[in-house]
Amino acid sequence: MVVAKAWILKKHFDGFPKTSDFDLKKIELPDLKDGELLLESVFLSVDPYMRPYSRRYMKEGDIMIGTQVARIVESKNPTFAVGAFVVGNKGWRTHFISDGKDLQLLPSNWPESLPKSLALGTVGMPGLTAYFGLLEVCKMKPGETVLVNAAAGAVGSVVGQLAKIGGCKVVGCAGSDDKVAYLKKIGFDEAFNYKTVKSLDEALSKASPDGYDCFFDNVGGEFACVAINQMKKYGRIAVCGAISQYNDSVPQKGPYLQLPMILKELQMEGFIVSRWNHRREEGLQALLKWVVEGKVKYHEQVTEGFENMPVAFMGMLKGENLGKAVVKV
Ligand SMILES: NC(=O)C1=CN([C@@H]2O[C@H](COP(=O)(O)OP(=O)(O)OC[C@H]3O[C@@H](n4cnc5c(N)ncnc54)[C@H](OP(=O)(O)O)[C@@H]3O)[C@@H](O)[C@H]2O)C=CC1
Ligand SMILES: CCCCCC(=O)/C=C/[C@H]1[C@H](O)CC(=O)[C@@H]1CCCCCCC(=O)O
Repeated sequence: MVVAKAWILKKHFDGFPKTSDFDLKKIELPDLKDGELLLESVFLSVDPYMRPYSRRYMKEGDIMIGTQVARIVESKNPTFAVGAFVVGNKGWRTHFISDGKDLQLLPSNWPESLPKSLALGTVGMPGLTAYFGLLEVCKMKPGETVLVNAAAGAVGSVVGQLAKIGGCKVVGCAGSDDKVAYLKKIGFDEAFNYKTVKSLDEALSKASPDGYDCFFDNVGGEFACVAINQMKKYGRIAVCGAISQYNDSVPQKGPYLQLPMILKELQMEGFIVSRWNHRREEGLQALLKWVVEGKVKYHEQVTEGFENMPVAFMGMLKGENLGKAVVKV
């Protein structure tokens, strides 16, 4: 019999998550029925959305939500071979049983040399978020200037590189000098540390004196308010995330943005990447091709050990990750 380990949300997060909010449990898995598969998680993703979504969609005692790259270890389903790798959405657990309907096989042309963990990052949901957010929400055009925050993270690092591929000038900001150096290395035209600049307003106008056509916002809050005042006329703002607000117990207040929105005739659109699930294959193939060609670089922050899932999650929320934060079981 297989005994799975799983991380439980013991107590709803109040402010920044704490170790005591999580509990590690063991679950005995039954024998497989016909049509079923047994899978073991190989890499698990820790993502910002887990913080706000836990409050909305989970109750205390539930297994933490999340995705994994998993290997099929036993199969009573002729469609799925033992040894194949899939992306699952089964939460923070080491093993699980599935009938295969909710699993996504890795693209069949995935090169052997490419880490399979990228299916949780650059060639997975965060990469698709960058791809569709830039193409469909920002509607970037060659020659435009694109601003992205949390730029050294899973989504932001792909946003900047796709915008360069699309012929744009790219400005990014991140929370450490090492991250800023990384942004320059992967081709950002301008990058700064938002934690150490004297004035965010001045740093943004120095990086692009003419303002910004597109703003891919991963952070929200005060940063977004300052940046929106530096948009060009008819600029587009893709509201992807608001990580500066996810741990707030008390909602932040204004400043309010109606005046720049009206006077500059801006478009601001929130989105969830699953809107383009019908184009998932197109997005994954484009990202995979750019990665294989070396046009999109990646970095992963790999935490070893399933027992360190909460540590990796809290570390990512604190900004300890460069690129995509994943846990290797
Ligand atoms: N709409 C959608 O469908 C999706 C939205 N998202 C959103 O995209 C954003 C980025 O996600 P992802 O790339 O996975 O995560 P990242 O890999 O970028 O990790 C999170 C990063 O956020 C930054 N951060 C944390 N707190 C703050 C803060 N108070 N102010 C500014 N930056 C902060 C940290 O970087 P630093 O050191 O620079 O501060 C940290 O490394 C999130 O807001 C997420 O919710 C992600 C996927 C899909
Ligand atoms: C207020 C929180 C904004 C979070 C933005 C974000 O990070 C979104 C991430 C999605 C990503 O595509 C993978 C997911 O599973 C996240 C969305 C979860 C969707 C639950 C939707 C439930 C519903 O439609 O009601």
